[in-house]
Amino acid sequence: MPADTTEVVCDDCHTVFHIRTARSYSGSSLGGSTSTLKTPRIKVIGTGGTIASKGESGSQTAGYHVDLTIEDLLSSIPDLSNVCELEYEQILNVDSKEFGEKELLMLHEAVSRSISDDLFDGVVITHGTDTMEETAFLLQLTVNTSKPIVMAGSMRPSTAISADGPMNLYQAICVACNKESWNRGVLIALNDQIGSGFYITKSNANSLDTFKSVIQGYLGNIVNNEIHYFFPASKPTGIQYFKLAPFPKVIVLYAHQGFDPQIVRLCASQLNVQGIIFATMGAGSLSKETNIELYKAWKEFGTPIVFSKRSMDGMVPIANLPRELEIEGKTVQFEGCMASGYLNPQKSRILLQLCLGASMNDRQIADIFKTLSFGG
Ligand SMILES: NC(=O)C[C@H](N)C(=O)O
Repeated sequence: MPADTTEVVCDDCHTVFHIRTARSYSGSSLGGSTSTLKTPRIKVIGTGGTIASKGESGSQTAGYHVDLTIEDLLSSIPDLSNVCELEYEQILNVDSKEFGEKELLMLHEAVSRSISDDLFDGVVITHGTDTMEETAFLLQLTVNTSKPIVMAGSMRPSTAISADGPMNLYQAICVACNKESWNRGVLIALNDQIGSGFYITKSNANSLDTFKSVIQGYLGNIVNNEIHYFFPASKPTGIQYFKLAPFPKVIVLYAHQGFDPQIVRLCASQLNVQGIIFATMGAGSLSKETNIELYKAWKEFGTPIVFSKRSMDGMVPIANLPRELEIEGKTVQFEGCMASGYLNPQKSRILLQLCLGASMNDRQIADIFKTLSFGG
């Protein structure tokens, strides 16, 4: 362990943290004349991902492995010491496909601790891009702060020709230092763009320009050390905060032609599923048989069903929910179904988990989805 690093064991989760006091990085001025805070202190939390990965050759852009620490990553960017003071902490070093409840709780604890500490003006999290939007969405709904929380990742490993990681990390730190980034919620800074972690999604499995929120748009852009926001600071419409509770089991089912409706029964009756998100066709379309099985799962097992969508863009309106169904000549009311609005299946899953974790009933869950996922 380096001499200037302290080992701290968390009283609550017994995780061992290695905290190193501010290392100096110098760099050019950021964000124009009035937009930087006076020497902001930024906490950088490392979790892994492609940004922390190495391949065998410069041309390799697949099949690489996580192999760099957050300290290695920080040493690959320009010195920022005239701009900010940095502290860093490595809480995990994994591909983001490995993120589950345990990892999210660790990260949540580290972010909450850093953000509530007056020492820090912002937090940067390095994270794999595959599930970055899920982590960003969870943090958005569970960490109530005006300070910037900025997520950084990359699409190419550190060993690739034109690796994008160092610039993305550098820009994310610049964003976290910028006073215009306050009160905007969790941000994803990647490939010169700043997006809302609440809305943005990974749109391309390979390309550097992957994070998109086509309908809601980007919040800002970064060019030559200048950070430009297109709108005044605001958080997503209807935002509210949840306490983190143990995550109930909520699954995502993906609709397609010939979908076997028995899968729904299997999930509700045998797998102890507490909620189902459906990636429906179009804006809420499922076959009649599938809707009937969903109704039965709700009626028999109390499983709430959220209708989301396969399409990256657009939304599921409430009007498309199968509120009334004909089953064996009788009309039944299906109150346990909700529309995901603009939320994609993976974000809808997190929202339903938070609602169920707060012991909400169907009506309360439907209200939360209506308030949070329809943009007002
Ligand atoms: N670009 C990336 O970071 C992908 C990687 N598989 C991850 O999510 O950890």
